[in-house]
Amino acid sequence: MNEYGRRGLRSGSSAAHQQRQYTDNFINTTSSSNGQWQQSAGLQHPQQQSYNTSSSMDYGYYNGNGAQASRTYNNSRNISPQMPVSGGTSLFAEPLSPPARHKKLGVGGGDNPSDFSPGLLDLHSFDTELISEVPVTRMHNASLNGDPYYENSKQNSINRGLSDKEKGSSVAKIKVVVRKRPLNKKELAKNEEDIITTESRSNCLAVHETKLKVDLTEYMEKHEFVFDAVLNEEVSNDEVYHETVEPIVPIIFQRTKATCFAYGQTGSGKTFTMKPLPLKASRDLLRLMHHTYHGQGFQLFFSFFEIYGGKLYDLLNDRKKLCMREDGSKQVCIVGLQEYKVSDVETIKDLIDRGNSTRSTGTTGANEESSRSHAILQLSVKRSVDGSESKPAKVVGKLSFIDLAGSERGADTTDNDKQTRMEGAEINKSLLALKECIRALDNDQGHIPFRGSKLTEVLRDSFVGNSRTVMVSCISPNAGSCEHTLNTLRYADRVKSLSKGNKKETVNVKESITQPEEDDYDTTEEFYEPRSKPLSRNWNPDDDLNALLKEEEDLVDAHRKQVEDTMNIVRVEMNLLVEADKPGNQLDDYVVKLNTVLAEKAAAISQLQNRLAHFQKRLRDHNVLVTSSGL
Ligand SMILES: Nc1ncnc2c1ncn2[C@@H]1O[C@H](COP(=O)(O)OP(=O)(O)OP(=O)(O)O)[C@@H](O)[C@H]1O
Repeated sequence: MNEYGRRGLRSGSSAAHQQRQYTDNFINTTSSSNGQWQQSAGLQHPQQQSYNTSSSMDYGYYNGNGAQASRTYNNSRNISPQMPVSGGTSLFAEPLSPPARHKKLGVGGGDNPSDFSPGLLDLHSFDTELISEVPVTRMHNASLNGDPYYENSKQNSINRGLSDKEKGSSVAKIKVVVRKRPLNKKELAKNEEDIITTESRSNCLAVHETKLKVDLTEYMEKHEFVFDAVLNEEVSNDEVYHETVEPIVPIIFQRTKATCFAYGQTGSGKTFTMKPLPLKASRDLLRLMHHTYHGQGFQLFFSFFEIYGGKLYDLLNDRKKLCMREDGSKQVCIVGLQEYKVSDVETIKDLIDRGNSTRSTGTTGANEESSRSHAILQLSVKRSVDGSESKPAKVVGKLSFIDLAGSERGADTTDNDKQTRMEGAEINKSLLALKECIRALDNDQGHIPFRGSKLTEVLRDSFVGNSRTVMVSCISPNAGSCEHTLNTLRYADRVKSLSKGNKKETVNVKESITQPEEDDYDTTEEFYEPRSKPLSRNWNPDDDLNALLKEEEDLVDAHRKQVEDTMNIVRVEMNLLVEADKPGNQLDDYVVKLNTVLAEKAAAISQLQNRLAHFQKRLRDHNVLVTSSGL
């Protein structure tokens, strides 16, 4: 059980998804007031039914009072689901439920808003497009400056003195941050070494990998990387927020869609890193709404869903299955997703807790309660054209937080059951697709392969136009995770090198190798890309297969060479033995020496055999990946 108090139960060897429960302390706010909610995001705006709730989390009982569509939920927590309910193009036309009938809404049972028939789908009714530029009067500068909390932040000092526009443009389009977690109890108990050194001021990080030469002597290989920010194990979640999301918050009011996601090996701290960010961002968004943009008609909406096995589930609506559609202008609509209008942090905290408790988790070798799904939490700032509440609100900007499922090497999942392996293949496929999209976007390619996975399809609108992306790469410090860590850093490095500014620097990574590397191939298990090969635009399984076959050939050659060497040694030594086995000679010395040499050779051969076996697993994983991707 980790500090979040997760429930990590696993039935038998099955990795069937489980529920995660958090008991973490969030920032406390005292604000809690009656709320109103209206359904407006969908095809229908059912706005005239009054709901009176008696409990704070239960959306309670309501009085469905008629054919006119207007709902007012009096909820003690300002939770306002704004639900896309389809039903033709005429807004406000259809009642959502039989009139004058009391229904109980809420979590777990009874009727809930999502039970209403989706009806016909009219994608034009979704408010997916950003609102066109509308003038807003500002009471203060549209930033968090002046706020006592924000004044303390590092970012503030950087931004101070810049206009809003300058601030917006000063926020990098893609920012890659690396966070190293401390050694955990298990690793400390095993006396595992911390192999990562960081230099936060210069944003440098080095991985010290212990390697064995063929003669079994050890040598140290040092891999150095430079990122936009390097956060070591002492860095708090507050500092992570300052470094990642805080600079983006003000520009969400300036028609920006931003995405923050954590990437890394299972158990490396993605959830630990991502979990506090939405609440901190909500607090700042609300602060701007209530102070800087007070009276301007901005509204904040909250939604939370997951992608598991390529399918979408609403985490705030009993895991209701959702479907994704694109409208004529290629805007993404998630049909049936409940959006909650929120106006206080406490409500958001409740919603986050609720969503997290229904997330799919499982057990992996490195994390007893591993996220087996991608969880996407979205905060949308909306406003009607004239800022009044009577007109439908349209999206001004959106901040998406993605807690990606743990990236496990295929090789690590071989002992798992079919479901876990298929989950792994699906996860790897989506991570690969994500990387391909970021690459293509940065190259200004006409075609962005969003359709590569459900994850990238869903995120399409967060990556195009005026978008910002922050990737937090989480790494484990222990020697046992070295290979995973290098894979994560190489992935991050590729994303980093996408950003226009960095292209001039050509290669971001400076992997200084103290011993020649015999392996020409990047050991990124998911992708198997030869290091020297130019990065392909689109993943081609045949390329991967060819790389794998080449690797196999190299391994078999190395193995054959070792065996031949050993045979030669034996032949030579046998002659020497015959010589040594003569009166007066030191036969025992020869035997000892020969045994040592042969033992070394046997170890080298066995090491190669292990690598071959490991390789075979990877080949099988490749097949799973190809099969699951339908290529
Ligand atoms: N920076 C950190 N400081 C202290 N503890 C941490 C840190 N990062 C992670 N941990 C702890 O390590 C464990 C694993 O972290 P977490 O669940 O966030 O990993 P994950 O990358 O989300 O894993 P998965 O992908 O399998 O879901 C948790 O117990 C968490 O509390």
